[in-house]
Amino acid sequence: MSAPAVVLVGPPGSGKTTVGTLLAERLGVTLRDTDADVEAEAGKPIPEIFLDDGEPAFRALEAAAVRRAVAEHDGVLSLGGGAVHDPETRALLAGLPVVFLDVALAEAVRRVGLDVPRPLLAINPRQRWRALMEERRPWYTEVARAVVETAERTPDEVATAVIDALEHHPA
Ligand SMILES: Nc1ncnc2c1ncn2[C@@H]1O[C@H](COP(=O)(O)OP(=O)(O)OP(=O)(O)O)[C@@H](O)[C@H]1O
Ligand SMILES: O=C(O)C1=C[C@@H](O)[C@@H](O)[C@H](O)C1
Ligand SMILES: [Mg+2]
Repeated sequence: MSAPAVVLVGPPGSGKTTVGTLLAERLGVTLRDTDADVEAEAGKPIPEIFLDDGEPAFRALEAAAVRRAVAEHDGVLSLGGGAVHDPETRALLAGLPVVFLDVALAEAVRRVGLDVPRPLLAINPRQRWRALMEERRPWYTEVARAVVETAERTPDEVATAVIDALEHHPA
């Protein structure tokens, strides 16, 4: 059975997709992003899934996408920011090379303000992001083998730090 080489978790704006792309290039593997899998499965972008079907429907698609990706993918796997809400997903991640990309509030809000629409941050992004992080930090920490701080690093430097962190925290 295959298993992902690296699994990236962290809040919106922590750089999972950006760093995942760089890591996959460096390791000579492919990147799989569960957000993209969910969009492919639903046949529409994430903001439309939230709008048409609601967050619980999105979370159910996401949990199924994570299960499939963990079973099938042996490259870099980037999870949607809220995937750790699901207890079964957290249990599934135990023992995998999971890295939590951490980022401070001000930097995350600066980054996501420049980027694709994120339905959970559409209104009052600072307050929403802070509340998300308060709830999720224990889950990100619980599932992670290593934590990498990203606020003061370029995406390339984060990719190097992820590889170093996993070398220092082998299974
Ligand atoms: N280390 C970094 N330094 C500066 N900008 C960064 C860094 N990492 C990512 N970014 C920028 O921040 C934005 C968000 O990054 P990205 O989409 O990779 O985050 P994400 O964790 O995948 O978010 P989401 O959970 O919403 O999918 C992008 O514009 C990206 O270029
Ligand atoms: O933090 C979250 O809950 C989300 C993050 C994104 O990756 C997407 O999965 C979606 O926008 C929800
Ligand atoms: Mg992403």
